[in-house]
Amino acid sequence: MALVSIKDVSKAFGTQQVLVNINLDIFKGEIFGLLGPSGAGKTTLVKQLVGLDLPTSGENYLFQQKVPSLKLIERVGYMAQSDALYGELSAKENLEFFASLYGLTGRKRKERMDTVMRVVELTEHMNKLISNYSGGMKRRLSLAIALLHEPELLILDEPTVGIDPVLRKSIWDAFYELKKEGTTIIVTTHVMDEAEKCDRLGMIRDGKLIAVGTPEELKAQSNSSNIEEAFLVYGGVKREN
Ligand SMILES: Nc1ncnc2c1ncn2[C@@H]1O[C@H](COP(=O)(O)OP(=O)(O)OP(=O)(O)O)[C@@H](O)[C@H]1O
Repeated sequence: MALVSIKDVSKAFGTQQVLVNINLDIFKGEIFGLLGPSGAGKTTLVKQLVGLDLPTSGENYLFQQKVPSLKLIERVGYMAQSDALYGELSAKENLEFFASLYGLTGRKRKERMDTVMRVVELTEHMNKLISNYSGGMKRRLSLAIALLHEPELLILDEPTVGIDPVLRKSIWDAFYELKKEGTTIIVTTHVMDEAEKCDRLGMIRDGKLIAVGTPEELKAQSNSSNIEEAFLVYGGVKREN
């Protein structure tokens, strides 16, 4: 049974149609990538999944429950595209704040804070003020916060933007570890090599889901040697040779 089910979802902002009849199922333990260029509608779609926005028509379901639902909040971790951190507080204080929202206290809170900071390699910067963090460090802290309450479903909007390749690899290693433990992960990306790391991909262009499959399937079916080429084929752009 699908853990995430997007049923005939469309979204318009005024006269602009941003999502067009999206149908998509995502299953437990998958790392699912939503791939598409800037403005394709990826953020609009994931915001709906976490209940921050509503479709104009159609429905979204998480764990077989219709979104939005307060009951779902604890089961989902969300990392937005722009970091929602308190600049005048330290990383530790930010973590404590978000931990308290999820009812984490005492030893468990300390243990989770230490674990997530290790995952994003920020342990040494625990007491630094966020206003002194770099852009990449803020991204990593946002990811740490999304992981704090050990959600079953992680929804990450461009999680590795501004993060260097070495750390990006270690973050992807962490995703694979979480997957092993049964966590389902949705990541949006416009980076092709990152798309290759996903179990399955949904390609989005102009608000339409133009293809869904494993990276291997998408390449084979479009007779392409890489995901970028496959994206162009599914998007209707003809190859030159
Ligand atoms: N609240 C809003 N009001 C009006 N238009 C919006 C709103 N939110 C998004 N849009 C428009 O919807 C379209 C899709 O935006 P969205 O942020 O979903 O794209 P994206 O694929 O996530 O791109 P990016 O990677 O650049 O964030 C864009 O044209 C954007 O301007």
